[in-house]
Amino acid sequence: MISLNIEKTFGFISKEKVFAYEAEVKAAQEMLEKGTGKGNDFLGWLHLPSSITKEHLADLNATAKVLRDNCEVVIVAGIGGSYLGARAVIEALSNSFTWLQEKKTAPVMIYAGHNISEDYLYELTEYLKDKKFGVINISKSGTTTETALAFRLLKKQCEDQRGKETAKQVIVAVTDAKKGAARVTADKEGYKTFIIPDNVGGRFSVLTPVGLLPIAVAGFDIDKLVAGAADMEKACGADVPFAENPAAIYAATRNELYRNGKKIEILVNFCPKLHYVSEWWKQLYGESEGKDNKGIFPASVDFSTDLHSMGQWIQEGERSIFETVISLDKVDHKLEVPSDEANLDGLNFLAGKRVDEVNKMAELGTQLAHVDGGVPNMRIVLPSLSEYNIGGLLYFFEKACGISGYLLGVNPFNQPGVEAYKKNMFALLDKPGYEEESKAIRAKL
Ligand SMILES: O=P(O)(O)OC[C@H]1O[C@H](O)[C@H](O)[C@@H](O)[C@@H]1O
Repeated sequence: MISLNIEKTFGFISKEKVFAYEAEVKAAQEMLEKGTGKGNDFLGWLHLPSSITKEHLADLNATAKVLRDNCEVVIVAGIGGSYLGARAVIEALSNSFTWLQEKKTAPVMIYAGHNISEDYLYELTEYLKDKKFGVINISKSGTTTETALAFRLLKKQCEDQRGKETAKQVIVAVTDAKKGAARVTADKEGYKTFIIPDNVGGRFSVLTPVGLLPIAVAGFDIDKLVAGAADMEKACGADVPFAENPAAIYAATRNELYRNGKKIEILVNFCPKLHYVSEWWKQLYGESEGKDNKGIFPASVDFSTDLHSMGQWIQEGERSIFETVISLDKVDHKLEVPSDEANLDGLNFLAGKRVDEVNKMAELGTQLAHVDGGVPNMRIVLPSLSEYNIGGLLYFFEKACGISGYLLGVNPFNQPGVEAYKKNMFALLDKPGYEEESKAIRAKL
């Protein structure tokens, strides 16, 4: 299970101040438990892990098997919360070169519906031309343009290549129980469907079929993922004392840093497999807290890669940042630095050492340098990249986000600001029903 260390924030904020949040956090926890806070119709994620049944997991695993048995490639079509959670978990658990491996143990997972790039979609459809592929069409609203557009292309191609009957077996929809175009199409075509509960918002939906189905298709153990999340649900429960509750401490610390002028939180990893965990985290915190002209700006870097680009800014730029490092304790493989007689690169001092030891010293050195440079540092230790630990990490961030949003005083469960660009795009594209907006926007150009 993950653990959290906030010691390296104490040169910047005081421990007493962080612990003084206890009552505020308790109130926030209560608002979540009793459903008395803002956005209380979106609290379905709160006790989701412990309420997932064996039958539900078996149903997901059975559908995943159909896709695994019948597809070389599976396209996950979705955007935002209907995409990032699955990708975060799959990339964290997969071999870094999985799609290049000759002997495949699972379909190649590809993502679409998260951009509107013509070249991306053209190149995808080209690649798929000689592939037996299936599609998981994921959209809570069922009307998101990016996803609907990609799905329209993929559905047609799948039917043309594999025939309508087979397409019906290998296209699965994850969407609303009743509403939306994705639901209507799935019902009409007879696709297998999974429901996204009304009371679980997109960015909190990774432990619904939105995340669980693609993760199972990719060959990972969703039972263990859910078990890790369920144990974390207990560890972060409202009944757990403040000092022992990682979600409470994380929420309090980041709010105290924010109140002390640290407006940007950078999520850091030293393992490229965690890149999409950061992308998922950015949506979770960005959409939950960035409103009412408030909110920590969630940013992310992959180290040591970005130490050679963003490292300068972090070390010596404006002191408005803090870092939260996801520190991976145990790696999966062993690789030692070889010794070299000529030693032309001068690296023989590392000979015989594990690569991970070098990485760990880069991590420790970076922490000390950044703290010295005025960057408060929190550290989340992830014991290893397993389904169980990742499940726990995801739930930890969700729970802390709910608490943190209430500490900030916003509704953490809506995202009204996302509509502005959509409205303009529809007006510019002359979508029926947007006639007035079209006229108004043209007058601005
Ligand atoms: O699942 P969907 O309804 O397609 O929504 C996908 C995503 O797009 C929206 O615009 C929201 O900003 C996100 O919170 C959501 O996760």
